[in-house]
Amino acid sequence: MSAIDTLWEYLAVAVGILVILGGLTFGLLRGRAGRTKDLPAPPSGQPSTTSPTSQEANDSPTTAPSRAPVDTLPPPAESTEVTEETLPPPPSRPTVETPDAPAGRLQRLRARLARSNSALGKGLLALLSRGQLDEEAWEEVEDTLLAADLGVQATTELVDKLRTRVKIENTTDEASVRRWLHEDLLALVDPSMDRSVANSRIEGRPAVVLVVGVNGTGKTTTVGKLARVLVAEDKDVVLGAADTFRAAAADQLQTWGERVGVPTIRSDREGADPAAVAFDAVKAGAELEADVVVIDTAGRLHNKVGLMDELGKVKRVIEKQSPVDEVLLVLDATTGQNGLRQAEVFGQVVDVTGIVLTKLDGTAKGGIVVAVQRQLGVPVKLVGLGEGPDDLAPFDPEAFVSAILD
Ligand SMILES: Nc1nc2c(ncn2[C@@H]2O[C@H](COP(=O)(O)OP(=O)(O)OP(=O)(O)O)[C@@H](O)[C@H]2O)c(=O)[nH]1
Repeated sequence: MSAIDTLWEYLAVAVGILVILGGLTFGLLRGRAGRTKDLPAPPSGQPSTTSPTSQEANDSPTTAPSRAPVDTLPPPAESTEVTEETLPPPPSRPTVETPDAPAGRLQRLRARLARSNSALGKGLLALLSRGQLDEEAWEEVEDTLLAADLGVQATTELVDKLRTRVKIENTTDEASVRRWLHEDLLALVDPSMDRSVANSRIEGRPAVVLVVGVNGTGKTTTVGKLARVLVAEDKDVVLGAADTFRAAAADQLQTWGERVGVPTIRSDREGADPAAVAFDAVKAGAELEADVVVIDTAGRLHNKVGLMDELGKVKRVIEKQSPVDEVLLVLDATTGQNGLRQAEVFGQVVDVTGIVLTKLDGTAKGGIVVAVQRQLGVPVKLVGLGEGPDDLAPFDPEAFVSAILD
């Protein structure tokens, strides 16, 4: 064999070896690429706790994967650079509510009044317009009025008037009876009484309103709702939480105030001197140049001498720096005659100037309006007709009588 033949033989062997090596390398690379698809890399920033072994590749259910499946993996973390878009939204400021306008509220809420009192109006109309009115029929009319808490005196007056009219006019026609009843009830409710609530500065100082009553009548709720009425009238209001007896009362009042952007002066100490809190509230009202300071007091039984003395003291302490312009007595309309006794005693201690009748939505005893005004000689100024924030209405005699009868 020549030297050239030997060279060719070497060359052929070398080419063969190269072809085999190339094939092996290609196969290895393919295998690696396939596995990479099956087992994704961990998301950036998350350290891998296990290496990608054949066990992971098997995806065996007995060996729970330490990484999430591909579909649920979070997208890779993006740039941490802070831009305006990535900034969290600013903390939301508490929104201040806009209460309903107080004018005409009773008209709007008349359905609530009518629902519970229409038995009175409809019952009376049915009785009076049924034709011949004998003694028995008049007695029924009387019973209906007494059941509505109108009181004996007002009932007798009303029945006497109606009997005279029926006799003179010689008719029981429904439209006429309705008209007479409307006129006579309205006269009893007395539209001539001043029902305005002190709500404006007087001689360069805020008006001061003190709210009193027995437990659970709705004082704190009324103060909160009254704040809304005043805010709707564009008044600057300061609330005083002088109910230091019931732990939650100050919180409750503060929440009412915050909803309409009104500050509440309170003590964080349970059982603090209510007179001191009331004094501080009036002082703050003067400093803030508020239009009106409304002070909530603790519920107290009218027959507990010590508690009534305390109320007298609250008023006297306030009066060391400002007159009290309005004392509102809150009465629960559902308590009937007992409410009248309360009114009498409170009137003796703190000179009540106005009545707030709450829970009139839940009773057919609307006659209490007349009875309490007569007993105390002070007007019903506000009525509560529900638990909603704007369910406190300035009392309007005409709307009240219409709601009962129409
Ligand atoms: N249906 C109805 N519920 C009312 C009305 N006014 C107040 N309430 C409810 O009466 C309950 C007592 O109200 P509060 O304001 O806590 O009574 P309070 O007189 O301050 O209570 P004390 O501080 O314990 O004397 C609450 O559940 C009120 O929502 C109203 O006009 N109608």
